[in-house]
Amino acid sequence: MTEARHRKWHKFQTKDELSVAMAKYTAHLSEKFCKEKGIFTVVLSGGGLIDWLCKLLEPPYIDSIEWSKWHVFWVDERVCAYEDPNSNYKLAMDGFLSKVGIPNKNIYAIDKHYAADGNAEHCAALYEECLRNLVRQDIIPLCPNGKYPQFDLQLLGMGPDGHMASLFPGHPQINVKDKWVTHITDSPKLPPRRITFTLPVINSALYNLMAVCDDNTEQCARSIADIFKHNNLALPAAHLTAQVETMWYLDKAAASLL
Ligand SMILES: O=C(O)[C@H](O)[C@@H](O)[C@H](O)[C@H](O)COP(=O)(O)O
Repeated sequence: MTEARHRKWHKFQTKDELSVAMAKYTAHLSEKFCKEKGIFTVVLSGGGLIDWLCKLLEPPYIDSIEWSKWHVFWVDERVCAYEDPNSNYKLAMDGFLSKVGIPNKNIYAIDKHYAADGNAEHCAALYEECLRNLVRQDIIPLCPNGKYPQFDLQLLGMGPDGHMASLFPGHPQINVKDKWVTHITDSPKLPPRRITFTLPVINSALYNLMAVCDDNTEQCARSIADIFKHNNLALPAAHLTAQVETMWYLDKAAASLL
């Protein structure tokens, strides 16, 4: 195992270029892991990510990726009905997953009923149970310290306040180590009820790719500068690392203060 503590980053002139690079990165790792172990575990987040992933729906990727070997998870999820426009599952299904040949049984959404009831605590506990079952079935390995599941690739986004997944600045979830999945009921980004992987799980992934586009405000650019120049650990995204590679893809605006 290589421990890559360093952040690597690339700046892209346009969101389109960032999307193309993200598709290449994902397709390359898909090929590598499908060849090496016959499956590829991919963890998605919400936000702009699904849009940026859409290059994978175009040639050459759409036909060359071994979609049937993908297993898909969410690093965080809003606790609401599947049909709710806030649902990360719905966002990914509508925009991406329904258009590729990933078997339904390999798409691991939060529990439908507790989600519709808004029961974040139960959703988190059941999602952790789901991951533990997949570890028992050898679909997800444990990382070498034996404590946390190890995913192949996580695709993450950062909010303007420096949050990643549903780990928000000034909230206690960032410190949780005794769980794989935890919950929040007062998220500053709406909707308020969410589940999220804990930081040690996020950092146990082999590859973490964080994509940040600063559409409307300079706040993301300021957070990026705070993380890259000052390693301000008050911002959850400053804690991001991975077992092999931690890659940040930034658009021109997000990288403007570096
Ligand atoms: O469910 C969520 O809200 C997300 O998973 C969240 O962590 C997101 O990734 C960031 O807020 C970035 O979102 P944008 O890409 O929309 O800026």
